[in-house]
Amino acid sequence: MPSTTIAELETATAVSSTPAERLPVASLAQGSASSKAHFNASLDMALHILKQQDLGSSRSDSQSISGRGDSSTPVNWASTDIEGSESTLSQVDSLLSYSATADDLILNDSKARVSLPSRSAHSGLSSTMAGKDTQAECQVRARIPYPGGHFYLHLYHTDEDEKEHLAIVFGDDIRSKTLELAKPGESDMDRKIRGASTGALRSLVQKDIARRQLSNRSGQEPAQRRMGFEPDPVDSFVAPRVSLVEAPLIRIHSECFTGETVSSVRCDCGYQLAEAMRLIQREGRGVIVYLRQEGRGIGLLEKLKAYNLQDMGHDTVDANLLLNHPADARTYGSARAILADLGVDKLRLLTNNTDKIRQLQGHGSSLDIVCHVPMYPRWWGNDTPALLDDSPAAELSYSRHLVLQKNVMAEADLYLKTKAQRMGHMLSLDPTTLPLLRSPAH
Ligand SMILES: Nc1nc2c(ncn2[C@@H]2O[C@H](COP(=O)(O)OP(=O)(O)OP(=O)(O)O)[C@@H](O)[C@H]2O)c(=O)[nH]1
Repeated sequence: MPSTTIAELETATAVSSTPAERLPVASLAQGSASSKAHFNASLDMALHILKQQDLGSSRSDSQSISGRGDSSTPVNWASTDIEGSESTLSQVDSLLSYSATADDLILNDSKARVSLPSRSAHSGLSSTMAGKDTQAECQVRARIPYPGGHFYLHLYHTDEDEKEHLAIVFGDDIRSKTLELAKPGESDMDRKIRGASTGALRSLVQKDIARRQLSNRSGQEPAQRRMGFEPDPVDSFVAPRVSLVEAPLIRIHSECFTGETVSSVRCDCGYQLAEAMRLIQREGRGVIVYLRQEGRGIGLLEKLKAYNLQDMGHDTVDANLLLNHPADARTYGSARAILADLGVDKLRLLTNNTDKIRQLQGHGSSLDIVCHVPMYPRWWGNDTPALLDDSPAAELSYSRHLVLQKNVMAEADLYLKTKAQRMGHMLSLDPTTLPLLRSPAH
């Protein structure tokens, strides 16, 4: 299969002109270098969305925005006006609302102003918003040995649907509230079987207290005064559940049988899952919420039909629409409920998807997404050459998805192009640029 460069894939996006009422959403003055870089990247992303995806009109003095993502480059801010459709508004707004807040993005005396329309026509992007609080209950937790360590697989039922959603949890201190709740009449063995704590710590404490009481009564010094206990090796869940002080790395991932199980390179899903596991394992803690939303929520049957339409020349969005499905039918209520159950309320989100960020933050969500961490297709760059060539490191890689090469990813590049151009994904199609947003240090 011939290789296709990202530059070859790039095409101009049609821009229609729709007059729109403008609303100022941000007014910023000059501050720290990292704030500038962060805001710079966010604003650039907003402009990128307008340029790549929006069907509304856009006018901005984007040329005055220099030094994208580079904290050492002076930034000359000028008034920046953006116009766009309603869907762009919400995407840009969600980008700016979590990264361009007045507190951390005060930019000198020269102002940067972003203006957005209050109403306009919708673009083709459609996704539903979870309108109620979803409840999630963890049914079982099991340790899964994994190259380089282990993670804990949590299986959830939620009241959003009948699916078995999963959480892949790295880090022993991320604990499920609902898993630990006592069920009426259950024995220690029942609890062990579903992976809940059996109270090994509690029984050790009780034994120690009893021992001390006994020795006090007999006038002797307690044989043992220790307050801490070694965990029972059979019950590895004795560590107290702690609230997470630092924002862990989190991925909300949607099931893709083709990409993950049978290694299709028609999409980047297999790579994204493997890469998320690699990044989170490297940090030592974090969660992948694995939602059973196959085919962006339309299911495998419909996705395979969409594949046939794609082979007739339609892109992923049009194929869905031709089948009378929205471009994206996913909701994220279950993801929010699962994260709440795991005690994760502050996080860094691994994604390029602005709609996902918007939905996770919407409807009075208490989730604090402190930043997003881009998922950059490895085969687009040279950051980790050892995993991209035929070196022994590549052969030894524990996931075949981590060694994907340019020459096999041409179809996935087409898929990524559609995500960037039609679905507001934050991916630069220019092979010479880096990911548009960088994660600030934490
Ligand atoms: N309908 C449809 N779904 C697809 C197709 N290819 C992959 N998918 C599904 O798309 C979902 C993944 O969504 P993506 O849009 O790739 O990525 P994302 O999770 O929205 O965004 P990121 O967080 O940036 O990865 C999985 O459920 C896949 O099964 C396709 O051609 N058609």
